[in-house]
Amino acid sequence: MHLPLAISMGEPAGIGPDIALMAWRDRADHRLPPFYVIGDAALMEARAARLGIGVPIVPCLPEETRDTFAFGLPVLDIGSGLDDRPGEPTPETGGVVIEAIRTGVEHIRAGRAGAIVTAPISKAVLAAAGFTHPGHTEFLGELARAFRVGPVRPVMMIWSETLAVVPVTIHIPLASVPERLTTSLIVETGAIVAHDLVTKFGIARPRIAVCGLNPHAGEDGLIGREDIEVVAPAVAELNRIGIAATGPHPADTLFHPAARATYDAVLGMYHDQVLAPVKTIAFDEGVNVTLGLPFIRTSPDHGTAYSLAGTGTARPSSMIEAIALAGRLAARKATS
Ligand SMILES: NC(=O)C1=CN([C@@H]2O[C@H](COP(=O)(O)OP(=O)(O)OC[C@H]3O[C@@H](n4cnc5c(N)ncnc54)[C@H](O)[C@@H]3O)[C@@H](O)[C@H]2O)C=CC1
Ligand SMILES: NCC(=O)COP(=O)(O)O
Repeated sequence: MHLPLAISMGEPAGIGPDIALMAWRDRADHRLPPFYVIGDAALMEARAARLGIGVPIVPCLPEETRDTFAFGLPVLDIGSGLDDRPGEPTPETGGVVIEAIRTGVEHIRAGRAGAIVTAPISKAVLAAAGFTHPGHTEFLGELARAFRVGPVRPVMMIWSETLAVVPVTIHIPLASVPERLTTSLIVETGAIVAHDLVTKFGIARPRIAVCGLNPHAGEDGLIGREDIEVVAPAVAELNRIGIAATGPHPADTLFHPAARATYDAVLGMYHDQVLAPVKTIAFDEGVNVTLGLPFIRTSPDHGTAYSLAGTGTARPSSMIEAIALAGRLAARKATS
């Protein structure tokens, strides 16, 4: 019997509560595995009432999820009765947002949850509340230390059936990218991607396409030297250690359908180089998966969408895909 999935509530003023409620409402259509929300039960109840979607909130422990899931959305209440203020974020709710993530990971470590699915947080709001990590990805890397598996390097992948992408550098200013991009960073990232595509996704010999940094992958050094001096040696090293990597490829021609048929994942040199294509091709079904962790974490590929919170117009499809993928990956992990 598989363990339930933990969903961290995310930013209370965003659409996280909405899409968690909608995912429970649509659970049978998508055959979703049992899940529970970690967050503020009063806020979840108020948001359900605001949306008028008749989702009963059932405060319970992870162990009670399986029995209650058919009748209502199980919620582990760690809140203090937050007011429901969609679209009005405040750093005052930062504590419960962070604690929900921490609790979900602790439940996995303790064998009470099978995986964590995180609803969107606001980086700026959490930073104002004193959170020192750029996002979930890095925070989860820190929380993974409790699993005592040695050094952990979390890697962000946005996955969909049609395209999977990995940014080598993530939430840093574009101006810092060239100095932060090193051959060893690209090799380390590519090796984690290859490893997890085998172990977590069951792809026997993953093919990784590596983007260049500059237009036309530098055009033989005419438009920047990084592709020759930093990226090409990384591709060579990945090949040397047995990974089927190609590149550096010009990023502008790497995402059309014929090109997509030649690889299993793209390694991009910076955030928007690869997140813009995947969110164009698969915004509604894209899933953010953190690779390199000793546990499974997925998330919708979008953010807090404040203007949609509490209106009923947020689409739950990416959250539904994130829950479904977490269930599949956790089931594979449990049987491997
Ligand atoms: N995993 C996470 O926790 C993520 C958090 N964020 C955070 O979200 C906040 C807002 O970021 P934005 O760049 O505005 O991105 P966003 O994804 O929240 O919104 C971008 C656009 O997509 C629309 N949209 C997003 N999700 C939707 C859904 N489920 N259904 C229908 N339309 C949807 C929004 O209305 C907006 O027009 C930022 O504070 C950012 O830090 C952003 C991405 C991921
Ligand atoms: N742009 C993707 C994003 O912001 C997700 O970051 P994380 O919170 O999953 O690290």
